[in-house]
Amino acid sequence: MRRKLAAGNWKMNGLRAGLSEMEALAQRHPDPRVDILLCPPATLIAPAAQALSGSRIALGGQDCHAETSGAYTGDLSAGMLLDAGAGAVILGHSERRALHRETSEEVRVKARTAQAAGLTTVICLGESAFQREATNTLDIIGAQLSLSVPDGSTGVNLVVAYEPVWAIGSGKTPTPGEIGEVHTFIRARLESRFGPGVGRSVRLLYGGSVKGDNAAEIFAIPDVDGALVGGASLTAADFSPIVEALEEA
Ligand SMILES: O=C(CO)COP(=O)(O)O
Repeated sequence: MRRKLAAGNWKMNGLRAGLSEMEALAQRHPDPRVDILLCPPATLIAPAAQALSGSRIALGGQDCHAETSGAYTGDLSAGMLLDAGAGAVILGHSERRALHRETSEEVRVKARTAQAAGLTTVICLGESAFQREATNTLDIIGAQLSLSVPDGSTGVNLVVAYEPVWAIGSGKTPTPGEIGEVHTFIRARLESRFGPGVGRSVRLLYGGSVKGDNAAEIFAIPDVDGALVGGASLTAADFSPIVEALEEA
């Protein structure tokens, strides 16, 4: 059985004052029936690890470098994230693919390094609005998946997040049928590449405008094991109902 996962991506939001939202979330969910992962800006990982010690909330980064150390001004290594208290890292988010021109090949090299360091990699895939209209979405997702996910991935070190670019921060979501089609496709591809055991153990998250009021419908879709949530993960009041919907799914 895959353990469900509610993950929050704070993106470039959050100062130390935001730690109180994390603490409030931990108080609301002292013994959650699902995994909870918060990925704040890197500056907050170490203080969050301290603030959340003893809680069941795990922490993650939002990116890391493909190399383990060296002359890469401004970058962070997987080992640094781990050292600060992270157990996971988001890689290949569409904002990094678009704004930092990250390719799937680069994502795969980063993921290999992060997995070797002991981090769980949350690898993001998703088609743009243009791609959905102009081409076959499954071809786009299939190519991103095979190029971004490294060999040696397992249900422990890999989580895949399907985030249609046009659904991020837009208030628009695909239909349950559209989400289900992509998740079922990703599951089948993982099973054929890694074998049914590993393929069935990897958790698949949906991301893009997940809120408290649409979470239950999304979590009822087969092969949706949780969500990667942006805006609605920033406060305990918004994120907690999503965690509860997942616990009840
Ligand atoms: O990009 C996302 C999570 O990584 C989704 O963001 P929103 O939930 O704000 O649409």
